[in-house]
Amino acid sequence: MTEMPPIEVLVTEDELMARIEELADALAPSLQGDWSAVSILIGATPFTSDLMKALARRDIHPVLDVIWLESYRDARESSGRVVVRADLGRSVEGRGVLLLDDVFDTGRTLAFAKAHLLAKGARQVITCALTQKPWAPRGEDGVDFCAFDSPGRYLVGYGMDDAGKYRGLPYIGALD
Ligand SMILES: O=P(O)(O)OC[C@H]1O[C@H](OP(=O)(O)OP(=O)(O)O)[C@H](O)[C@@H]1O
Ligand code: HPA
Repeated sequence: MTEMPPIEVLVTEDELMARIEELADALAPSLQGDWSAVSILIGATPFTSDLMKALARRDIHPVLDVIWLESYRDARESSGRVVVRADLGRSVEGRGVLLLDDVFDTGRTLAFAKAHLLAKGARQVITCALTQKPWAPRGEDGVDFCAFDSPGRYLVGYGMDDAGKYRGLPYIGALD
C-alpha cells in the first residue's frame, strides 16, 4: 500500500453538510416547478448526492442527469480542452437546469457545460459549484451559487481527485 501524502483539512464533513443545507435553502426559490439537475462527472458526484438529498427534504425533486466531461485527467493543470466522454441521457429542451460541479477553477468546464446545455435548448441554466478558486471568473462569467471560496491550492476530497485518488475523503483538503 502506498503511503498517503499530507493533506490539510480545509472544510470538515460537518461544515460541508451544514453549508449544503444553507445552499439548498438559497437554491429552493429558483427551483420551483419542473427542473433538471445535471451533475458533471466525475468530481461532482458526492456534492450532487448530498445536495439532492437536501433539496428533497425541501420537497424539491429535479430530474437528475449527468454529463461526463474531462480536461485535467491526471494533471494538476487544465489541458485547456474539455472533452465530452459521455453526453446527457435526457433532453433538456425548454427546461430549466441546475448545473453542478465540484470545483470552479479556470471556469472552462462550467462555461463549456453551460453553453452545451443552452445549445441543446435549455431555457435557463443555473450554475452551482461546491468551491471556487481565488482566480476563478467572477461577475458575468462567474458561478451563480458557490458553497465555499477556497485558497489557491490544489484541492482533494469530497469528489476532487489527484490522478483519480482521494475522491472518497469526506472532507475538502489541500494537497500542496
Ligand atoms: O474550472 P476548470 O479549470 O475547468 O476546472 C474544474 C473541473 O476540473 C475537474 O474536472 P476533471 O477534468 O479533472 O475531471 P473529473 O471531474 O473527473 O475530476 C473538476 O471536476 C471540474 O469539472
Ligand atoms: O484543485 C483542484 N483539485 C482537483 N481537481 C481540480 N480541477 C480543477 N482544480 C482542481
